Amino acid sequence: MMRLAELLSHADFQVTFVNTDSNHDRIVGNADITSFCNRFPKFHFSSIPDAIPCDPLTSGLTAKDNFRSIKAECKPGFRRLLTSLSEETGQSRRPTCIITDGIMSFATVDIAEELGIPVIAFRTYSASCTWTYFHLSKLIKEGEVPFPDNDMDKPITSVPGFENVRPKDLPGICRVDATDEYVLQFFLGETSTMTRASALILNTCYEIEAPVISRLSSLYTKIYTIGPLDALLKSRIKDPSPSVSSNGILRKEDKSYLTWLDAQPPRWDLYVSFGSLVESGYTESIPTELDQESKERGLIVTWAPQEEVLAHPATGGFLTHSGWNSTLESMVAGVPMICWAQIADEQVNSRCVSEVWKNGFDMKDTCDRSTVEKSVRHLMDNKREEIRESTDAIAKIARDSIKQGGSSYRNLEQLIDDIRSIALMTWVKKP
Ligand SMILES: O=c1ccn([C@@H]2O[C@H](COP(=O)(O)OP(=O)(O)O[C@H]3O[C@H](CO)[C@@H](O)[C@H](O)[C@H]3O)[C@@H](O)[C@H]2O)c(=O)[nH]1
Repeated sequence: MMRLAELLSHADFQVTFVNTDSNHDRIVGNADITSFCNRFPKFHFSSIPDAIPCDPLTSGLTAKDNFRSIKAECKPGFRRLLTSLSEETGQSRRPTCIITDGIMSFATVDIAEELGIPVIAFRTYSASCTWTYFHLSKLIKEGEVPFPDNDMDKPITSVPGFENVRPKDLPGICRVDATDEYVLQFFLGETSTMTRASALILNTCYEIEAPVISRLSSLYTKIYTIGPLDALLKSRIKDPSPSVSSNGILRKEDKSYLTWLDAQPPRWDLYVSFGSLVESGYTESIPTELDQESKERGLIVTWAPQEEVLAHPATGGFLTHSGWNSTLESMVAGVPMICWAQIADEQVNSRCVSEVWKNGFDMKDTCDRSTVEKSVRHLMDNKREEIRESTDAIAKIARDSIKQGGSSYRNLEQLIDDIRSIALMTWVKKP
């Protein structure tokens, strides 16, 4: 969302980036925010209450508690914010258009309709995963979800476009042991509310997910596929200032990883990361033996400059949780993956990596010590060449899509033009 906001700000729109209080507090706690705001004077950060503690992972609250809080707090907060923006003295900042995170539609779509402001949904998952969410209600009705542990491999036949999907490849909330009725209903509700938006933005590139994007076109008259967003952002904003990277302002990167990589042979390093949600207390939990034994052969950092690490010639593979941003970044860098999916969309992404794009291996549910070892040996050694061609082909498609004339490049231009037209229409309508 930050990357999209930066791109729109770069296109000369005034952007108000609305976060929930808990996320906002984390961002403004970072010193780099000032240089970012100086660089983009038309970019404003704002926030609405969510009643969630700043570090939800250590608060002891369950996912259900947090979902209940945001459901209760965010909608009235968003209404107050929009009203205050519209009523500001001097130059009104009433928005021309709202771009909402797909899973925050409950707080935004009603208010947008109430105030007559066009709304576009941005789902930060892959198109493939977005498609699965649209069919969960049907799968529940037909008794296929939630599915018990012993029935995870039978193919799903009732949904078109699911040819490669088994129950165990569906989002984590579909599992009997993980299902929380409240959370499941929350996602079903959000997926349905999202269809009231006038258009859909996806952080993917058309050529990589074309069949499923065509299917999604039955739900939206306009779909803007503008990914991989980070690569697109970097190609459009040439200034190498660190604030160009949203990751750079959200966390402090430890660049020592790059110096360490410089001293390693080509394609030797296996980069391991499980995304942005799993870092707390990591130093205490590393066994001393592991720390000592791996000193000469590995490096552990709190927050790596991931895209630079993936682009480094010494990086030969990525053991990932299959978060969608990590998957896209690995695709662009042409680095093959071992997928150790944990939650949400990651089960779907990892299946696509192994079966559709063929740029990695999916460990799906059997991530014991010997499976991890076997997969690492496959990726770094025995089977590397088997997936080299497809990994390179996907990388080329992703890189081409963000070049001038490429599909994501053109779709972003179209999105910018369409928002400008809305602005113009709003301006013409004013008395
Ligand atoms: O040391 C690190 C670790 C991560 N990253 C960056 O952090 C981001 C991680 O994003 P992602 O791979 O999408 O994982 P999560 O942060 O876990 O993302 C959440 O949001 C994603 C998009 O909605 C979902 O796909 C995931 O399942 C969900 O966990 C990427 O841009 C990485 O480059 C770093 O820069 N340095």
